[in-house]
Amino acid sequence: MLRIALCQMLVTANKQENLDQAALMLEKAARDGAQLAVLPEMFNCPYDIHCFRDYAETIPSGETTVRLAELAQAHKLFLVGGSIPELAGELLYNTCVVFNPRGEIIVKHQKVHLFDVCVKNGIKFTESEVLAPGNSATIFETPWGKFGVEICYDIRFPELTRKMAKNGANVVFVPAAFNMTTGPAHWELLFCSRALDNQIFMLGGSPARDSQSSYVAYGHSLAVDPWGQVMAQLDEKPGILLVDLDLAQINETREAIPVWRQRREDLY
Ligand SMILES: O=C(O)CCC(=O)C(=O)O
Repeated sequence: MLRIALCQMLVTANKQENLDQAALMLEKAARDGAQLAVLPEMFNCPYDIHCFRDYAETIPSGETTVRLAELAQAHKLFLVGGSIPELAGELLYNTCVVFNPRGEIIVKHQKVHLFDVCVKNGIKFTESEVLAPGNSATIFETPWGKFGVEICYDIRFPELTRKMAKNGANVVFVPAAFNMTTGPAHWELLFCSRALDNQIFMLGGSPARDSQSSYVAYGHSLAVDPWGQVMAQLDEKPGILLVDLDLAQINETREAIPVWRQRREDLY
């Protein structure tokens, strides 16, 4: 059993306030027995392409990364640190840093697929105007086995999660911030699809909804099991979703419905 906390915080325009709120949630998560905690996409910054350069920090020396390292260590948590705008030379990335309970960085994921969409009467967003894409499928080792991490729009590309699952990831964490157009339509469906396809756990952490902000997040942080079923899900308000994962369910599901070993990679 592994207890996970998905911290659905309200992200504001004030970076210090965001860091303090993350700190409070991580403290509560640890008190409630979480061994691993997840923060949302762009948790220190409004999700707005015009803000990313102003809020960007270098990794590992920037203040957000330093603070998260201290929090992971103080609370003895594995920490999937949401994402922040990362400044690397002249380029900006949407980057998730993962820490172990000693506060050491174990991996970082730079969002591979940039969110460039234009939905009529819905949402228009062009991350590629300001961000550069990452170039790796990201997995990391834990005492419970291998886990994967991808960021938000990355979940729409089934090959990325499949690659992580083939490399041994049995849980994939997705710091994310869907919106009021694609959230109701696709959020749950995408998490259930990736979980069912790969017979793994899929966990999504969103910011809470702020209807006054320029980008209104859907919320609904959730956990889906290898059977493709939603284990638990928040609504749109701030809160912490605690879930206990029984990792034995992965092999049980793969034995019961053996699609994982019946794949015909000679054909496709
Ligand atoms: O795929 C979607 O609908 C939302 C993606 C998104 O908001 C993001 O990548 O940040």
